[in-house]
Amino acid sequence: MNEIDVLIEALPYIKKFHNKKILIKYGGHAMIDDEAMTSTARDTVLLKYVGMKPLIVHGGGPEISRSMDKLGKEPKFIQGLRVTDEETMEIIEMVLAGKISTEIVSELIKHDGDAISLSGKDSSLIYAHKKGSSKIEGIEEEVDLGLVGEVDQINSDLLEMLVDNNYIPVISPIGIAEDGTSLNLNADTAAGEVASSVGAEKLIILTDVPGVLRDPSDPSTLIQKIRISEIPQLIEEGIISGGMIPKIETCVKAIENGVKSCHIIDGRKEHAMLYEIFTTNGIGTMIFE
Ligand SMILES: Nc1ncnc2c1ncn2[C@@H]1O[C@H](COP(=O)(O)OP(=O)(O)O)[C@@H](O)[C@H]1O
Ligand SMILES: CC(=O)N[C@@H](CCC(=O)OP(=O)(O)O)C(=O)O
Repeated sequence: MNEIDVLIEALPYIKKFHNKKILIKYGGHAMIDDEAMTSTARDTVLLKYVGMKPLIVHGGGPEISRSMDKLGKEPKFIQGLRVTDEETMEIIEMVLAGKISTEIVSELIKHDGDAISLSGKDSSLIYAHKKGSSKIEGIEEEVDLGLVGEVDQINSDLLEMLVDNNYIPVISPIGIAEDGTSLNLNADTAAGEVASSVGAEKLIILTDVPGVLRDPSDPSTLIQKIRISEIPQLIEEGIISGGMIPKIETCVKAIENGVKSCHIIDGRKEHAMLYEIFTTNGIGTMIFE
């Protein structure tokens, strides 16, 4: 295909998504190096300049764990959520809001994308409450994860104001409790909640696998399209498991709340987001109603 054919193939998608909000979740495992970060940031700016309204929620799990290691604290996860004491929460705020978010903003600005970083605490963007203790299989007493939060409400007016004024919001998954305490949020969950609250057309989750695979050890078994009605069976059969479950659950909830489609794609692959949005077959897994 020559350069002009590429543009022509993209035209229906450029028209369809004109002025639509696209929520992109930058996953910690997808941002493996500076090159991946630069490339993803440039592609995000491209979306903006062809008429879409991108918003970003970022993760950073691996970097939080590295910082904890350096400070002699052992990272611990229960059912995919980090056990978060006060000291860990301080590290999380430093890494997510202090470092990763500002790095993403720098990359976006380098490509002339007017970006602004916000944690869920800024202007009470993400109200949350502390997750209650819960029963975990194989453990006798109920487990308290500490300062881990569940989202109650998103201040979508602030985000609307920013995107209407051509900013790209870059949001760290930190919630604020009613008493002002910071709470650690799972970044996929936060991304889904933000996508629903702003009425995003799409939620794109960048991760480190090609998408949902029939056999997670074989990249050639990619499932390109999944209806949400097919998901319970895929989970029951054990095809979707582990870290993919919270992503899929986030997608189902977002779609039930009005997001038109969710996409799980490999953020390490150059221009994955552009292939997914602008080509007929896409590159990862699309989840839809
Ligand atoms: N059917 C599946 N297809 C792809 N990955 C799967 C599947 N089932 C489980 N997984 C696991 O989910 C992981 C992705 O989740 P996770 O590691 O939490 O990503 P991230 O750090 O980007 O949030 C994959 O690395 C893989 O091990
Ligand atoms: C509660 C909880 O587990 N929060 C996550 C927040 C970061 C995150 O989710 O980052 P990824 O998307 O890169 O995994 C954590 O502490 O690791």
